[in-house]
Amino acid sequence: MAADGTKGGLAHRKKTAPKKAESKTLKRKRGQEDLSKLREAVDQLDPKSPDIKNFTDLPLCEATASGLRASHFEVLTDVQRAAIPLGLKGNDILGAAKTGSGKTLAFLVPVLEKLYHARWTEYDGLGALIISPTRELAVQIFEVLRKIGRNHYFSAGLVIGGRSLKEEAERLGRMNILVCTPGRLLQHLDQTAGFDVNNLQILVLDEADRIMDMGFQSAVDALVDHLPKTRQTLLFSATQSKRVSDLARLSLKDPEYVSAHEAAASATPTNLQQSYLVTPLAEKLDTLWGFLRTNLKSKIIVFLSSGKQVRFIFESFKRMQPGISLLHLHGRQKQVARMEITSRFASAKFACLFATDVVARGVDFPAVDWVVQADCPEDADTYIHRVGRTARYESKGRAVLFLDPSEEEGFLKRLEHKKVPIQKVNVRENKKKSIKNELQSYNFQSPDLKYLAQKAFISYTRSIHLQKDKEVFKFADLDLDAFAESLGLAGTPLVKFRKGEDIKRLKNASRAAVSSGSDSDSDGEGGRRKKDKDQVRTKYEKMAERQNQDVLSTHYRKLLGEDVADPASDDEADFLSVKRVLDGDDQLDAAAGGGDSSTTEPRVVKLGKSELVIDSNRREKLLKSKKKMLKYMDKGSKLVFDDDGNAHPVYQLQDEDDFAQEGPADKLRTRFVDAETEKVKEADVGDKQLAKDRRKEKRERQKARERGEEVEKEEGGALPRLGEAADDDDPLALLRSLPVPGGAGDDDDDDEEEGEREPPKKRARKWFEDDSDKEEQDRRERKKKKGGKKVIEMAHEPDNLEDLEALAAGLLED
Ligand SMILES: Nc1ncnc2c1ncn2[C@@H]1O[C@H](COP(=O)(O)OP(=O)(O)OP(=O)(O)O)[C@@H](O)[C@H]1O
Repeated sequence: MAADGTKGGLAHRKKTAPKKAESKTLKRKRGQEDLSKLREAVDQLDPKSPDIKNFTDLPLCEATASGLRASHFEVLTDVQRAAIPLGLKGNDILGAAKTGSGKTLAFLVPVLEKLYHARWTEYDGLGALIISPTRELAVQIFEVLRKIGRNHYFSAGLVIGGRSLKEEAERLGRMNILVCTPGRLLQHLDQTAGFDVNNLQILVLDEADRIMDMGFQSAVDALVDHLPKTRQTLLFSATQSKRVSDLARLSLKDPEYVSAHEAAASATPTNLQQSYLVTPLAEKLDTLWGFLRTNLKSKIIVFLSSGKQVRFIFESFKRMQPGISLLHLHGRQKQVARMEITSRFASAKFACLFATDVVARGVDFPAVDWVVQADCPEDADTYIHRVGRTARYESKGRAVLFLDPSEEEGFLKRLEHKKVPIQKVNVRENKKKSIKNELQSYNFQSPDLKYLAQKAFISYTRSIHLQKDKEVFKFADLDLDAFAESLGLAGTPLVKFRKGEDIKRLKNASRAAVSSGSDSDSDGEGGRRKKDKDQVRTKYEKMAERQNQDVLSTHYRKLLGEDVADPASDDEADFLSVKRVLDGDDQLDAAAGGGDSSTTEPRVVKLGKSELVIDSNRREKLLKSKKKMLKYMDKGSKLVFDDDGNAHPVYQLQDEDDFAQEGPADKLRTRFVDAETEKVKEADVGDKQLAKDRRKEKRERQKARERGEEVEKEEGGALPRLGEAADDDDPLALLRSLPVPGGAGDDDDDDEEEGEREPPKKRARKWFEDDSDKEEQDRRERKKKKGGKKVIEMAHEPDNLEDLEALAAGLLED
């Protein structure tokens, strides 16, 4: 088979030498005879015959039969036994069978046979279309097709996005069989010239109920409009319904309902052991951590309700090093990363994969030991698909569901209704361990993680609030404060909800945004890719481009004011406005990228007792400036501490009863005034003595100085010259010794009281002029014009290095 148009039968055919033309004609003739016999055998086939047990019991062409043999498929599973004969006979099929029961072959064999019977060639264009709801599943179907179709000459392609639309478009025209996701296919049908589906022979919808639900409703309707009415249609799922409206939409003709396990006691595989435990929301992470620590030698898938939950739990558990390798998968990762993680988990012996429902359906990871549903699924069908990732085909597996006490009764009812056998288990007391403190400290150290924790909180609470099944999901019963604490958050983020939306629509909206986002990325036409290579980009722009590598990239882009296509948080933007209250450090985190500072949503930042509404870019910038923020912060109040270390305001009212016991207020006042008067008198005596001592000291200093000047004159001493140190020990000695014209003499006794101060010999002048001191400035200007020397004025002798240097500089200029 030519896979993806790159290799296969077509090339092989061209190699046929002309000299073998005769034998080729003979071969063709024989081929025609074989085909006629085969068609006859199919016509005569009784689809309900109990003799059909193996693939060899079916009228299949040699290419298909040998492909199946080479892939080691021999015995038919129940659904294959029921569906393949009907498919070979050209019936439309509505197929339902348990997870892991082999539905893929149940539709792929009829697809190959249909085209073989129609003698399909490359010139006939697209003959079969297989649609899957997720990329992972599409890749898997494509791989099985390649395996069993290896001896056919058909070309087959995979169209799932994540690759250039143009590149895909070039190959589409040559494809006979396409495996695709609905969104990408529709894009090609609308945009790719020459992509012709008029000849389509057979259409397959795997996980049909998912494709037909409202998420893909418009895509499927648009798709069906493009397809020819005369075609065979096969619908398969583990949770198939006979909804007439769906059948009408797909124009199924007298469909055969194949339900391999309708009479079975349970809707899930018999080799699957299912249990549930009740763990309050606030203890869920503790329980999950305990579970991982006790199952290190296992291959585990942990299902969570959103990509944000997945990212936070993966990142935080990774830091805590549980002793098992951790992986994570969600719809917002790039296609290459998704494929790599899928194949790493598939080949791992022991590993834990945290995932959203992107791998809940159809994905065939080998040898999974445990499926843990840490977040309750939205309905029983999703439960069935999730647990179906283990106990596939004939292998064994175990599944455990975590339920909040408020979810227990409601969800058990749903499972019972769907025939799901499940038993209650309890967590052993000695295995319980709280990880709250560790998470808190990791959040404290890493703004990235804290940001993820906040997002996880918001997305989880939002999803519960929006769930349709209110009998199961009781938002009001959840202890959100304790939940926030369990994520290591210091405060509970506020989440504002808008009415009238449901969770499915939200999820699908995000999915659509993701697929279109990645498409444009890979096309090289995405906004960021279009940027000129030579254009200089800022650090923030580069950070923003590191999407999926850095948990804050989307956030940085929001800071840059770009229109961020972040479907998950965009759900928030589209349907909810998130009103977060930050405290203290949080505002700085927000400024540094630790908070959610989307400018599209007004939010409130708490500053002590007051609040600041952030509703514009200008306000957003304000957050980044610590200085500007001071204006909005509380000024703080002065406290005094008593002997026991308790804080009290400086002015605090006395206890009223104690006050009354002390006597009448008038007497108390008189007593207080007398006591204070006494204190003032005592202080006055002390102050007077102190002033007297100072005056005495000053007089002595003055006398000593006068004696010194006389000695100097007598000795004919001069002031030291510039460059000569006046005193080696005093670095300021030179500057101190400089003559100060108009200097203010000895007036350094600041402590002296005004009344006792000797009158200055000259009016003290300012060292630095005030701008307003115009008069003074004018006077100096006039003096300068007259050729007078520059005057350095000072109020008192300079006493610090800066003053002295300035003074020296002024003198040297002259
Ligand atoms: N006839 C067969 N003999 C042996 N193995 C088989 C046969 N048919 C299918 N299998 C194996 O069973 C596993 C499950 O098959 P498949 O993925 O088709 O299940 P499914 O019914 O589509 O499951 P889901 O509902 O989860 O999509 C695969 O690993 C496949 O290789």
